Amino acid sequence: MQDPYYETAMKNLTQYRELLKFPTDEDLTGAATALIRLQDTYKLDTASVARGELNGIQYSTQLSAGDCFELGRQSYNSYDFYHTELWMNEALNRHEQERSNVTVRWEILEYLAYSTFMQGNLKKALDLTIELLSILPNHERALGNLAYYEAAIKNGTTEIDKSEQPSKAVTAMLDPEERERYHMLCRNENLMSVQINSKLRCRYTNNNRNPLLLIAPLKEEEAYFSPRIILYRDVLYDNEIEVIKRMAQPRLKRATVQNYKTGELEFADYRISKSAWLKEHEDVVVANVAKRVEAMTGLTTETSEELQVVNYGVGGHYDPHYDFARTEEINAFKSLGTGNRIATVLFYMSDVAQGGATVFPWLGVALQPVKGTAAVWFNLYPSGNGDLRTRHAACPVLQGSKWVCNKWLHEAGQEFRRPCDPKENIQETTSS
Ligand SMILES: O=C(O)CCC(=O)C(=O)O
Ligand SMILES: [Fe+2]
Repeated sequence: MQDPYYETAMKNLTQYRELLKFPTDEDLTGAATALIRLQDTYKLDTASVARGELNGIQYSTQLSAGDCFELGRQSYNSYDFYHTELWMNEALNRHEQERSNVTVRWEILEYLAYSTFMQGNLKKALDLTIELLSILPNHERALGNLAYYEAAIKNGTTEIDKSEQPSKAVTAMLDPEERERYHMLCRNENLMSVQINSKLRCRYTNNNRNPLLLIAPLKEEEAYFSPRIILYRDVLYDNEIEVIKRMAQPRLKRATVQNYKTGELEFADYRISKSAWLKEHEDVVVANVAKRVEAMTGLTTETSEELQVVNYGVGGHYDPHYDFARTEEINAFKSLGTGNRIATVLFYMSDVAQGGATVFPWLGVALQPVKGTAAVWFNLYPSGNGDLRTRHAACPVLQGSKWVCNKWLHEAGQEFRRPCDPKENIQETTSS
């Protein structure tokens, strides 16, 4: 902390004590969870991450044996024995190479033996325990475990009773197929059929001679047909982005989600970002964004929500979700009195060095953030029912920072702009 390199950080801590606090336990747990999320999503190999290498790109920071141990310990505390084993193994490797150590070998061995056992590898758990006892011959728990493992091997019990394990972390609760598709798309692995992909087109359009677009037509690019997902290129200027970010920055707060059973707003592991809301009357830029949204969609923004600005740091993400409220949701958008979220307009306000795509797991669509581009789609069928195909997610940011802003348009006021059609009535069926 005395090093001149940390001068600014130290000033922040001492001058803004009310605003900035020292990291808490929750920050540590959150950082560990984020790293493991990145490791899983992008299939990062443990040794490479520890070396500071992300998907082939070498960064300047490395993890110490102590860091790896901490990641293992955090995984252990959330009953995630798979990652405990990976990180304790790495801690052990690094421990051997480091000259000074804050962790002790026997402690790593203890976690490693137990997590190996919990995953059903009794023989390896036994070997590790024997090694632990060669360092600390009187370690009571290890002695007990040794006897237990030996007996289990003798009886031929190789499978441990997994029913005793408490339920896994939140991400593991996602539907496994959806999770797999989501992660594949984040890794840029192609899931779209050639038949669809080869038919996607781009064009200039002035959306039926909209006066705003006569001189400067939109650059429209199809990303999917059914449901229709459109990208509009270069629809936010760099100077507008600067204004929006500058206005939002001091108001950014940790994003919340609405609990669909209670209707309460709360923090959730499945959405990690910071967000702020901007009103149109606050700045002409915000008002112009709304006008441009009207030009792009042909809908009114009279009934829309304010402009939401969102920033994702490294590891920030949003698991698969719908933007519309499902029929069983309590209180959803009730106070607004403008009906459900008929359409989403999502503006990218930054490129992202690695990660951070917006993906539609069931469509096989991945949208890479490009500064100045907007993505547009309808969340509801003309019948007013939610279109389940629009389920989408924001992939974790692997490197850099991601900025987006979005406008959520509501049903009220669109009656003549997008007339209802009760015949196009596809029922919602999910309850998750
Ligand atoms: O940030 C993204 O790419 C998507 C964000 C999103 O889906 C949302 O905020 O509802
Ligand atoms: Fe969304």
